[in-house]
Amino acid sequence: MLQVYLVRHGETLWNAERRIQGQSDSPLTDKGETQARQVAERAKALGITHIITSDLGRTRRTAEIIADICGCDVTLEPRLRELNMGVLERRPLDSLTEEEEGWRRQLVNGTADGRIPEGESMQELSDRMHAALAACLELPQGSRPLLVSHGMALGCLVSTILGLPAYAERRLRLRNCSISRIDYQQSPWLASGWVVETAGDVSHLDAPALDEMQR
Ligand SMILES: O=C(O)[C@@H](CO)OP(=O)(O)O
Repeated sequence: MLQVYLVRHGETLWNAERRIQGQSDSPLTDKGETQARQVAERAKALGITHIITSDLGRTRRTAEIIADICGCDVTLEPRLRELNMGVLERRPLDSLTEEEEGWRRQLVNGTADGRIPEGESMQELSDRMHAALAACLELPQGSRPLLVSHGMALGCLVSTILGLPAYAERRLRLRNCSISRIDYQQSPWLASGWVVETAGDVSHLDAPALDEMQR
């Protein structure tokens, strides 16, 4: 059985300011750096062997902190990037017009093919996240990889493994530096292939974020 751990990056400046990031980027806050160190201690205790990260700055920084504490190398994987949120990237959440909020809401409530203008659909996000996950099956026997990615990207992955539509990710709360675990296994009791063991665990953090943009 292959165990794969999923970690959302630490809190960023724009998470704290309620600004939309997508594939745009902002640095980790001091709190985000602390969260990364705390999840790194947990990762070390779990015996993580490989750290594979989205190539955006906030995930790379989180992955570097985890790698330092675990003593692993970091591999960059662009397919683990956050959903491309097109023309709404960099915008404060509270500044959106009714029409713009409608574009965002169609992802929240909505359809697999809906997209923010110049952005990506949830189906496209799901396809590339599953491709990145499938690559973990090529790692040597006994590997225990940890993927560092983003709220919507990881939520979409977990939702679709559960057989839910990609946009069901909005029913999952994946806070900054939460850990989820999925396993690739064959069992007489469960579906063969990927199953979800845990989602959104923050028991290693001393101060989980509560703001809405922290999910
Ligand atoms: O892009 C963003 O603003 C948020 C959306 O949930 O994602 P993350 O902070 O996880 O990168």
